[in-house]
Amino acid sequence: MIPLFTSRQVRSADEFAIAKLGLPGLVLMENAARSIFEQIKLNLPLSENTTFGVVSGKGNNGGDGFALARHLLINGYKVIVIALADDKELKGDALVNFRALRNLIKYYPDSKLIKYKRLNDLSILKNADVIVDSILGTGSKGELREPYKSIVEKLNSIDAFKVAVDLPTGLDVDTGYGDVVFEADLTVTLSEYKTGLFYGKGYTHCGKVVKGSIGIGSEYYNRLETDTYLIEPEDAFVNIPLKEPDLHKYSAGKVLLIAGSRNLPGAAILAAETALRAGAGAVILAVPDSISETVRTKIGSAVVISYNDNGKGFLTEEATSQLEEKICWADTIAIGPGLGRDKDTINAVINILKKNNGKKFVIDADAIFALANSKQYLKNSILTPHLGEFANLIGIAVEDLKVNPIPHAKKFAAKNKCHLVLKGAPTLIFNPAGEVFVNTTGNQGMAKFGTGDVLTGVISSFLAQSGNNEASAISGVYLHSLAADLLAEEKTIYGFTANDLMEKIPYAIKFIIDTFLPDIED
Ligand SMILES: NC(=O)C1=CN([C@@H]2O[C@H](COP(=O)(O)OP(=O)(O)OC[C@H]3O[C@@H](n4cnc5c(N)ncnc54)[C@H](O)[C@@H]3O)[C@@H](O)[C@H]2O)[C@@H](O)CC1
Ligand SMILES: Nc1ncnc2c1ncn2[C@@H]1O[C@H](COP(=O)(O)OP(=O)(O)O)[C@@H](O)[C@H]1O
Ligand SMILES: [K+]
Repeated sequence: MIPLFTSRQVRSADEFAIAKLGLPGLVLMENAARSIFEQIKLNLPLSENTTFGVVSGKGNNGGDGFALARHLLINGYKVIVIALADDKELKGDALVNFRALRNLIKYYPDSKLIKYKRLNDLSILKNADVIVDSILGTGSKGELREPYKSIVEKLNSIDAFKVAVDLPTGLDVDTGYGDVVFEADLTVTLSEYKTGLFYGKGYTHCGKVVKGSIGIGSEYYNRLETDTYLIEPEDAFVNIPLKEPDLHKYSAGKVLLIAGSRNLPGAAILAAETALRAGAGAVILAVPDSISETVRTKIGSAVVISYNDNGKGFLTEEATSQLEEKICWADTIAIGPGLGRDKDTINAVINILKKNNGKKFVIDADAIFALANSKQYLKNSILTPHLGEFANLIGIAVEDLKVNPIPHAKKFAAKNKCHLVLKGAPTLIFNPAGEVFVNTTGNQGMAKFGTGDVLTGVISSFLAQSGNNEASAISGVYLHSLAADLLAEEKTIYGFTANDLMEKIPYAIKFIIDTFLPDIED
């Protein structure tokens, strides 16, 4: 896991370097500029004709930009620097670097340093191959003010490779929110990764995120407390138990799926079939009588049982007693996909959770909807809502929630003593202790009907096998996204379906085993 830090923590590291180590800020800035240049060389195909546009603000982020421009110049690149502030407004290290650049650039007649006056000044950047945003960094507060907002909008409209210094201007680096944000292809973030680069929309604004260095190493950060982590591939299989040679089907994880209704039988089938493909030994799918024959003809290896629905085609409260025996039998009960939202179904879901409080439930889709007014039975469960479902569950508008869902989600998981998998891009996993695990794998091709049902299948399968809620949520989310990434390579992000995703789960598992646990297959 890679720890993520807040902007306050990162700024405290800068202060530590200056006050405690005695490193002048100018040295840190020089280190930053050099390492940003190194990352640009590593990540972009540069030629001697590459032209850079650098737009620098009035703080130290701007200073990084001036210093970077100097390195670009002395390495033979043409550079057009737009300074949003000049020596009347600049201070300290940024001012030193502005002056050095202004003195140096006179020797490079093809390059220019321009003091920004009006929006149209940015038109000159239309000739740039690369645009560097060194407008605002960790000193940014709140929504962008003018003229910054218009400047960022204008830069976004120019077709060039975009590099953000430290973070894309306009992004709240703690929450990942921003109204107008520089759309970077590459973000060279200084020192350590910050939470907002991965939360919310942060991740889509940043492009590829790499680290730059200010030359103080990571020792200081190792002593800082954080509750937020980026999931790495090696975390995906860490706690899923190995399959011992003498394993039999009932000790390999028993999953009961309570899912499906007349109008939505497909969700149940997908989740059940996936649970088997992710390693569970026995999967039973419980559906209403009226659809059991249809489901049986479509399903592969999962066992289908049915409950009496009096011809209604959905789960009713009356039917819950018929499920008791199988609920006792199962290691994990997944409930929700395709259940529908009839009042009777809502009562049935509440009833099942109430009666079996403490059993390991994976709660998804319509079951999440059902629990909006009955959250007292969630202890020990894993909930997998997308943002809309979570907003409904906690009774706030999606528009308000998406600005910063983190505090709401943390509070929810802690209060209800459950794991919360907040699906999206990226997907965030919250545990009852207040920690957050961020998954950035996966792709837009997953925005398609049924992919969430596949996730329910993977997580419940891992939970039945391991009994470990946190590991199952983390591994399930990661492998589900990895399967989608493998599919995107084969079929593009347009061409794969939830069914393909289900089929691909074993290959994602194989990929992780081959990479991290090669002895397991022997
Ligand atoms: N302090 C240090 O030791 C180091 C800082 N570094 C760089 O310095 C950056 C932080 O520098 P600063 O603290 O000077 O801050 P910034 O350069 O991020 O910006 C601060 C300026 O932006 C203005 N501002 C803030 N919010 C705004 C908004 N919403 N709209 C318009 N203007 C806004 C403020 O009035 C202030 O003048 C880091 O991100 C990093 O790039 C690096 O050079 C490494 C060392
Ligand atoms: N743009 C995207 N990038 C990465 N993952 C995505 C994207 N859009 C959706 N997903 C993932 O796809 C799944 C969709 O789940 P869900 O909304 O429940 O779909 P459904 O209800 O149709 O099955 C989630 O795991 C989500 O994280
Ligand atoms: K920036």
